[in-house]
Amino acid sequence: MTVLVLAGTIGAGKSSLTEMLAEELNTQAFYESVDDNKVLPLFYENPQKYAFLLQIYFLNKRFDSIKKALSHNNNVLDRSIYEDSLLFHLNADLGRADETEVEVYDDLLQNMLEEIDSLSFKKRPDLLIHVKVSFDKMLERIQKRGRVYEQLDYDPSLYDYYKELNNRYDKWFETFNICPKIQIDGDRYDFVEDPTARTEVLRQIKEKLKEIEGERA
Ligand SMILES: Nc1ncnc2c1ncn2[C@@H]1O[C@H](COP(=O)(O)OP(=O)(O)OP(=O)(O)O)[C@@H](O)[C@H]1O
Repeated sequence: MTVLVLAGTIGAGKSSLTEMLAEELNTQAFYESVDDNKVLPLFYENPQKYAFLLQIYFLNKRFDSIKKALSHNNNVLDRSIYEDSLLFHLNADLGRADETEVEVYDDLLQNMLEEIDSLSFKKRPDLLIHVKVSFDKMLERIQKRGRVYEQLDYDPSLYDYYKELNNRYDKWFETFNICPKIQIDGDRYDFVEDPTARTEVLRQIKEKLKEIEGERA
């Protein structure tokens, strides 16, 4: 019985790896549908106005999914509550949220994390999997996937946003200490296109899970 959570920048391949892991480990995939997200296109159109609303939207969804995931105890999440704060703080640093909004958000998140920690079932995921990709790879994937509002020709200032977002992930991963973690090299292993890479990535994750199990025993 395992709960895995994926992490990583936009276009890193989290959703694809979620699907692969669910199939490989015979567990359930929990996706956050981007197409049903009404706030996301508004945010890309006017980040200044919608950054806070978008975070509240995500926070609410992630809280719901992590609670369901931990009580269900056999699943993979394509992104989790542990990661959104990185994106919000970046947006705040870019002037898209003010100090009070940041304070309210941080407090609410803290409150939710404490709530999760006091659950009667599993309190934390078994493993966080960070798919790390270079900035160039990130841009390539965003372009290839082609969501209109994520494209640089839709808004050229996204270049700096994406660059800074990708930069901040290393430090975020280093300091993440909620549960065991592993980093996957998404540049080296193109697990979507290359079956050999896929096998290798799944092997690395299964090995890590075994190691964690061994430490617990
Ligand atoms: N907390 C957040 N703040 C701002 N934007 C966010 C946040 N979380 C997700 N997004 C946006 O939602 C969209 C979907 O993000 P996400 O990275 O979860 O999926 P994805 O891009 O399909 O990733 P992958 O290709 O790795 O599956 C992206 O445009 C991303 O910028």
